[in-house]
Amino acid sequence: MAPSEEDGSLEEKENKKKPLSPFATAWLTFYNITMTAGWLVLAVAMIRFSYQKRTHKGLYRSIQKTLKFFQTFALLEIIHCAVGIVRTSVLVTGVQVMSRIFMVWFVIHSIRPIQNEESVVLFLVTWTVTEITRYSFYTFNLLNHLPYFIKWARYNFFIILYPIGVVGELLTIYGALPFVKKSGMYSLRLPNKYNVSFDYYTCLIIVMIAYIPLFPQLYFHMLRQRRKVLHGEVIKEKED
Ligand SMILES: CCCCCCCCCCCCC[C@@H](O)CC(=O)SCCNC(=O)CCNC(=O)[C@H](O)C(C)(C)COP(=O)(O)OP(=O)(O)OC[C@H]1O[C@@H](n2cnc3c(N)ncnc32)[C@H](O)[C@@H]1OP(=O)(O)O
Repeated sequence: MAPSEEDGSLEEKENKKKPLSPFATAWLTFYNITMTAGWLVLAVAMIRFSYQKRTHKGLYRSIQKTLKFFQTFALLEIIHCAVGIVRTSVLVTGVQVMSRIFMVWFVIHSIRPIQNEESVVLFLVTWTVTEITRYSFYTFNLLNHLPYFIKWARYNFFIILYPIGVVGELLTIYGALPFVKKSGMYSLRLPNKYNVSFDYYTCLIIVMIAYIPLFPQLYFHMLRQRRKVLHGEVIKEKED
């Protein structure tokens, strides 16, 4: 709904951002520094592994604990939005974070034969570059010392990295399908005492199809953020 005159113009609203409480600022600063450090550790580990082993095989296994820890920790971002300490849509953040949690725990962790696929490296590298940029952007922004190149990187890298990451994720799920079909993992066949059936193979296909409507929403959200932050356009986001 467009704001009425009483509500004030959008521009006024933008300028009147509610300041964060000292506790929220301290928590977010701690959270963002921790996440930047975590993804930097992952980046260094990946570079070291590639340099020493000269292959991508075994890369995932060597970094899996750190990856699982920091990607799972990102669940807090949904809570940050829900309690209102960050001004982002719960829905947009929820889709982004949950799709990553799904990839980490229900795809790469669970389906071992795909852990050495090249497509895994594709999304691991794009996630890592993105998250180092994103969390350092939030940190410097909170400290009111944001270097322009970090802001530029935050709102330009995604243009290329987002589609590449999605291709990596989709190729990995696609590569997992034959193993899931053969093993029947996480599936429940009738008859059973609960009288319900579940087919993980079909579930993975549905997840892949879900990228078609959901990914463009995230991508266009980022394009709007880019216009707002880099070009100063005032854009009204839909409410959740
Ligand atoms: C359970 C099964 C689910 C199955 C679903 C299947 C379909 C899924 C399709 C989804 C595909 C996702 C693929 C993806 O995983 C692939 C990749 O990531 S590849 C690598 C490239 N990726 C990216 O570039 C990711 C971009 N995404 C994001 O940045 C965020 O996740 C997103 C939520 C999409 C956008 O972020 P946000 O809305 O927060 O935008 P801003 O950064 O501009 O921030 C807005 C304002 O909030 C403040 N903010 C946000 N977080 C913080 C924080 N941690 N600390 C401090 N402040 C924060 C920020 O400063 C802004 O404030 P203001 O407007 O006041 O300046």
